[in-house]
Amino acid sequence: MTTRNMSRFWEWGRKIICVGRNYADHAKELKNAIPTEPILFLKPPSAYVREGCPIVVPLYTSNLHHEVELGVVIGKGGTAIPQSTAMEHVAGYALCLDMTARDIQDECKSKGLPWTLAKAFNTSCPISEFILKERIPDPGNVKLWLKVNDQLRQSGCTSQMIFSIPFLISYISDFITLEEGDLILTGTPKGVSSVQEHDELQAGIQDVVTMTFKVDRPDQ
Ligand SMILES: O=C([O-])CC(=O)C(=O)O
Ligand SMILES: [Mg+2]
Repeated sequence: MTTRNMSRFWEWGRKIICVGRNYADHAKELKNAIPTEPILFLKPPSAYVREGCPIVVPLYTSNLHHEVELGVVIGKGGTAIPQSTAMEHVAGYALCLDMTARDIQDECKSKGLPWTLAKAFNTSCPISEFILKERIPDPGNVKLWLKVNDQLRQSGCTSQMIFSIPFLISYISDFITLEEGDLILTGTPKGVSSVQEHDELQAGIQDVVTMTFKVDRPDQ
């Protein structure tokens, strides 16, 4: 039983757990190997940004990328959750962007350093409204898309995920206890590209939700 109102889960201060390289076509476009186990990293709740507020480009990057992803909102926590009951822990979904400072990530990768400043900065996690679980009956088969200034850049289907949602919930919860209000970003399909100040990003999950964000740059 969910005891809190999930519709503003981003205000609870819970974890954002991100899965990397969960689509083979995206792993290939960045010349990365296809993973045999999920690759995980975290964003803090301060990364959340909602429609109406801009995505702010960090001053230290000159190559900010968009990554459109299906977010899974946890409604019931747990540790070592079996795959067979994993979906009982899902309250719903959110459309998410995993904004990435690609130049910083490349530098961290080459030096063997963590991706924190490439992935976890303020406004690195734009999200849609909360989507009730019943509105996406088959989360393993929904289409995601993203346009920059009206030009289609990403178009993929969650059926292309290497690791399924039940597998990810089970895998993550073996190492990191899942709590009500946590969000799992399930990885991005191919088509990631650079965005600039004043760009408009529009993204959607087939007929379920759309969202729009502006890109801004702080004064230097
Ligand atoms: O930065 C990356 O390429 C890894 C990642 O987040 C994704 O695949 O969604
Ligand atoms: Mg990502």
